[in-house]
Amino acid sequence: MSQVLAATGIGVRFGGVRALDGVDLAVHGGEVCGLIGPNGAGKTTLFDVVSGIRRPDEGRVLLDGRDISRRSPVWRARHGMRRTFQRQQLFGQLTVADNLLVAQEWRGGRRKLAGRRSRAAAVLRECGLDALADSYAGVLPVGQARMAELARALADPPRVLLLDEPASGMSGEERGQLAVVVRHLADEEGCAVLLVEHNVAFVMELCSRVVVLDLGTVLAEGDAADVRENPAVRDAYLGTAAST
Ligand SMILES: Nc1ncnc2c1ncn2[C@@H]1O[C@H](COP(=O)(O)OP(=O)(O)OP(=O)(O)O)[C@@H](O)[C@H]1O
Repeated sequence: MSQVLAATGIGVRFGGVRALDGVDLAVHGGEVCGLIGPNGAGKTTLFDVVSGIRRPDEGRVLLDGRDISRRSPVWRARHGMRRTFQRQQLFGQLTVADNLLVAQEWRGGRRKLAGRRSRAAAVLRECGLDALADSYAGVLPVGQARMAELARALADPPRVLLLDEPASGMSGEERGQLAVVVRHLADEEGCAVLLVEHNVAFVMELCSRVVVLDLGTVLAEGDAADVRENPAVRDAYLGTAAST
């Protein structure tokens, strides 16, 4: 597996708060990497840096070994980086299918519209949303809305996928489907997936590697079993979160 995404020496300050301090992170193609840690650990800030929404005070972001630190979020998206947000960001007044078409719109060309429609239909099927293609996204219950956001992120095939609490508000069945879609994306399409999630059991089940952030630094990193047994991780986080 080759390294697709890397962040090195990332530092972000908000006034006197050091939200991230010397954070290194790498995600390989075909890997689902979990990013966990207590509230305020810096997970969303790291997503903001990687996706280009926030310029770090220190450090670099690399895509396929190329420094993209000064590239815009749009440039990163057009080079295969996709992101979902903790707070849902669907276009509520569009149908679910149109949300997926919007994500492919930049490729342009009316003659290619049929191809974009059929890609959207295939992704909706894979995500179990085909029956909802013509529903307005704004009326979906939270679990289906989260799945629709994932579908939109996949509408134009990603090389790097950043998922911010994708399972939050999902039923057990929806979480199962989410896991199948994400695993398939990594295993079959070689996508590098980085996933922030407070549901630790879900992370441990799905992720081949887990990185633990605490107070803006990497506290631990390893496979699920190593991380679960790490005393520092248990003290800082798992003691309170393991049952969620
Ligand atoms: N825009 C901001 N202005 C000031 N401080 C901020 C800002 N965004 C984040 N912070 C601070 O930076 C630190 C990291 O926050 P961040 O949201 O990245 O953590 P998180 O791990 O994603 O937390 P959560 O699990 O609650 O989403 C926190 O101390 C937070 O209060």
